[in-house]
Amino acid sequence: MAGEDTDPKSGASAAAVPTHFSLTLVGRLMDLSDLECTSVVSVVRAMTSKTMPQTIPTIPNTEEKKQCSQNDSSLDLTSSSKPSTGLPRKLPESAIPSSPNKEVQSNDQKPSHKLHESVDVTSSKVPADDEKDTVENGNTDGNVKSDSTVDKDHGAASASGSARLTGRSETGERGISSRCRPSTGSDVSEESACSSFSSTSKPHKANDSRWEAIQMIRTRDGILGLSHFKLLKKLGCGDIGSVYLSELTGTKSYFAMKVMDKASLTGRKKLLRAQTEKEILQCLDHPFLPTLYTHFETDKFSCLVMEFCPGGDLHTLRQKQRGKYFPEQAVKFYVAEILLAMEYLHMLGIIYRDLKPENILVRDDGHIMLSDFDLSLRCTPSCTAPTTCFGPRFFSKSKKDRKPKPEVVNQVRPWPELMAEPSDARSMSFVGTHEYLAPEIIKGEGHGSAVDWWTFGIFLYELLFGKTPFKGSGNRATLFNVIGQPLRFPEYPFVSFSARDLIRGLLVKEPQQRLGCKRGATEIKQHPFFEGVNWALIRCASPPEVPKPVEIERQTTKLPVSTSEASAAPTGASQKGSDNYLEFDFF
Ligand SMILES: Nc1ncnc2c1ncn2[C@@H]1O[C@H](COP(=O)(O)OP(=O)(O)OP(=O)(O)O)[C@@H](O)[C@H]1O
Repeated sequence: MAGEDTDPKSGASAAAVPTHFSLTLVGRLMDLSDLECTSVVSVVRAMTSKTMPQTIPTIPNTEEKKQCSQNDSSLDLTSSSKPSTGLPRKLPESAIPSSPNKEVQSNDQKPSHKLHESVDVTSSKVPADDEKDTVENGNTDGNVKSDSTVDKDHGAASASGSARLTGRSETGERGISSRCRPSTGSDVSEESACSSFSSTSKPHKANDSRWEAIQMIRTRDGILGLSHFKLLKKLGCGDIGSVYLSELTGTKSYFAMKVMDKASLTGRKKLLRAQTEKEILQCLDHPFLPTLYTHFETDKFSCLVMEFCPGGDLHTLRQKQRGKYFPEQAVKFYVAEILLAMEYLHMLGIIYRDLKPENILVRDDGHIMLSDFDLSLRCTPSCTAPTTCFGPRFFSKSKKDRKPKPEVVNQVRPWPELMAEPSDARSMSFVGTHEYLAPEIIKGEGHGSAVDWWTFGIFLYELLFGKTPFKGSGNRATLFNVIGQPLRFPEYPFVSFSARDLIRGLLVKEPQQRLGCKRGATEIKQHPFFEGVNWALIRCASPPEVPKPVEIERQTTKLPVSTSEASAAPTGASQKGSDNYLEFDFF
C-alpha cells in the first residue's frame, strides 16, 4: 500500500513541494512567515470500488473492540459547570509553550510512497485476551535496550502518586453502544520526519511527583526500562499499539504505557507513524496535552510512558449524558481547553488532524488531555517554535525588535495577540475519521491547518447535539454529505445562537473562508461563544465533571511474549469498526 511521492495533479514529486509556516504576532506584527518547512507529502487518493479490498483479513466488529476495552464504572457528577468570570485581558498562560530547547534539523527525508488506491485497512488485529493475567510484564520482556532522557530536572515534589486514583474506566460501552470511528490514514504517509529533540524540561509539569519517582529509580538502578513497571490493566488498543495502566514498581506512581510491537510496526509499515507520535510527544509541554515521561525499547517492544487519564474519553462521557449531548456550559469548557491545545500545537507547526471525542481523555481533575498524535502532520519549524508567545529571539531578528519597551508595546496594543499557524503547510494524505474529514481532504486538494478548525467545528457540533452534522447511512454517503450537503442544525436540543454561529464559521467548506484560517485560534477565541472564558486561568476553572475516585486494581497483566502474539494483540483495526473503508471514487 505504500506509494510514490507524486502529486497526482501536478505530477511533481510531493516531497519537493515546499510547505510554509507563518507565525504572526498580531499587533506587533513580528513576522516569521515563509519559514520553510519541508514536508514530505504523501499522496493518498482513496478510491475503492464498492467491494471491500481483498487485503482486508478481518471485518472488525464491536465485540472485538469490547474485548479491548476495560471495565467501566459509573461516574457521579460531583460538580456542575462553572463559567469563568471575565478578567482583564491577558496573555493566555496555558497557550504559552515552555521552552522545549529543541534542536532543529532540517530534513530531507523523503519516504517513498505510491499512489494509494485505498486507505490502509490491511492490518489484522485481534485484541489479546490478557487482561486477567497476573504475570508481571517485566518477566516477559524486560531486556531494556535503551533508555530515554525525556525527563530531566524536575522540581522536587513530595511523595509520588497515590494508589487512589480518580476516574472511570472506559468500558464495553464503547464497544457496545457507541460507534466505532476509526481514524483512517495511509500506511506510510508521514509527511515529514523533522528532527531529533532534546527537551530538557517541561515546566508545566514540573511539580508532577512522577518525575521524582522516575528519577529515583534511575538514580538507584542507573537505567529505567520495562522491567521497572508493573502492567496493571489494558486501557485500550489503538492502531499502532496497546495502552496499559502501569505502576512504576514500588513507587505508587501510575502511568499509561503505550506498548508497540516493533515487528508488527515494521510489518505493517507503521514505524514512521510511531516515530511521529513519539517525536511529537517529546515536544509537548502543555496543560492539555500529554506528558511523555520516558520511552524505551526492548527487543520486541517500543514503549511510551505517558500520563494516565483515569476519566475515560469524551466520547464515552458523552454517551453517558442525558440525551447523549453535553450542556452548553460544559461544551464551552471542553472546547476552550481543546482550542488552547490546538493553538499550542499549531504554534509548534503541528497539525493535529484527528480531533474527535474519542481522542480526548479526561484527567483525574476533570480537565482534558488531547491524545493520539500518530496521524499528526509536522512542519520542520515546529522544532523552532517560540518558547513563549513573545519569545523575542524567535520572533524577530534585530535586537531592537527583540526587546521592545513595554510602553511602546502598550501604545500599539496592551496585549498583543498570538497567531501561530502552519497555515501554508500542505499535505495530500488522507487521514482522519470519516465524519470528521474536512472537504479539502476528501477532495484530495491538499490541506493545511484549516483542517483542524473544520474538525473543531464538527467536534463542537457533536458535543452540543449528540451527533455529527454530515453522517450518512454509510461512509460513502458521509463523505458525499461533507462535500455537498449544507450545514443544518436539529431543532432539538436548543443551542444558543452564538454556538451555532461559531459552528457555521468553522464548517465552511472552503478552507480559505473558514474561521481560524486567517488568524488561527485567536480568531476563534474572540467569537462571542467564548465570551466570559478566562483563557489564562481556564486550567483553574471547575470542570463540568470530576471523575469519581477509584481504587486501582492490584492485579497485573502481561505483554505478549511472541511477535505473532503481539501483533495480534495490540493493534486496533479489528476493533475499529467496519467503516474503515473508503468507498468512493474521486470527487
Ligand atoms: N494516557 C492515557 N490514559 C488513559 N487511557 C489511555 C491513555 N492513552 C490511551 N488510552 C486508552 O488507550 C486507547 C488506545 O489509545 P491509542 O492512543 O493507542 O489509540 P487510539 O486513540 O485508538 O488511536 P490510534 O489508533 O489512531 O493510535 C485509547 O482509546 C484510550 O482508551
